[in-house]
Amino acid sequence: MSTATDAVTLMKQQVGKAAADRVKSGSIVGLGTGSTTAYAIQYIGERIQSGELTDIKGIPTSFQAEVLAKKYGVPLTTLDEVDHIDVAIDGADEVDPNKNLIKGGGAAHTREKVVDSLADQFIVVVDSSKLVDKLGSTFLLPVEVLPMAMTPVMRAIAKLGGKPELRMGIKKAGPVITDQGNFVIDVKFDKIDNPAELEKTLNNLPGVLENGLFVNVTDVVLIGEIKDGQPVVREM
Ligand SMILES: O=C(CO)[C@H](O)[C@H](O)COP(=O)(O)O
Repeated sequence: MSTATDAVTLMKQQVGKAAADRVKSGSIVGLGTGSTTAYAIQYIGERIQSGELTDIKGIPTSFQAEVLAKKYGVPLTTLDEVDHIDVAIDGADEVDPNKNLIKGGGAAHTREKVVDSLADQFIVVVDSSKLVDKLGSTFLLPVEVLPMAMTPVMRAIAKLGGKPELRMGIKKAGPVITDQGNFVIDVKFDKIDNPAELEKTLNNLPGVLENGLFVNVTDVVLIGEIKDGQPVVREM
């Protein structure tokens, strides 16, 4: 293994594969967003193409997931067509010891929360760098907001003790636009003591669509690590 980047890629691949291996034929599968879940979607597609996995229907959490599912041959459906989701696989930006999460690094947390919360089993796939003692330690908390409500929402967040900043595009002038056509405000909180309460408080601000706190939603966390130079996966 030559660089740290290679190690992270290997961990993501291994953990994505481990999650894809848990999918059973006949399942309706929530397809998450991000670079780690991308490997899970790829491996689910490979298992379908090899004939090992049959009768799979995927529900994408973003335009990215939809594009990847089509690329790797994972058939898609919508929430209008199904009455349940068997399993959802998704990444995270932070995971605390209670399996609560910060998500939304890819600005997809609103649709991710809909799909991941509906799943009978929600599997989170991360590399070990995502584990924290307390949410808010390393990552800003994403809040999706209607563009016309941006300023009052930022003021209200500042009154709650957060430091809000509008997420700007990379290789795109101006703000990031979500798949729903909204903005994302990233908020620095000095450690989040009560994620359940903060999740509700933020979602109660008029103009907020959804925030990236996922509380009591996760069933299993698969963690990719490097041990003795080799990528391994452990379960939390
Ligand atoms: O929440 C997300 C997208 O909104 C992603 O799942 C999260 O950002 C993790 O992404 P990655 O696997 O690329 O680190």
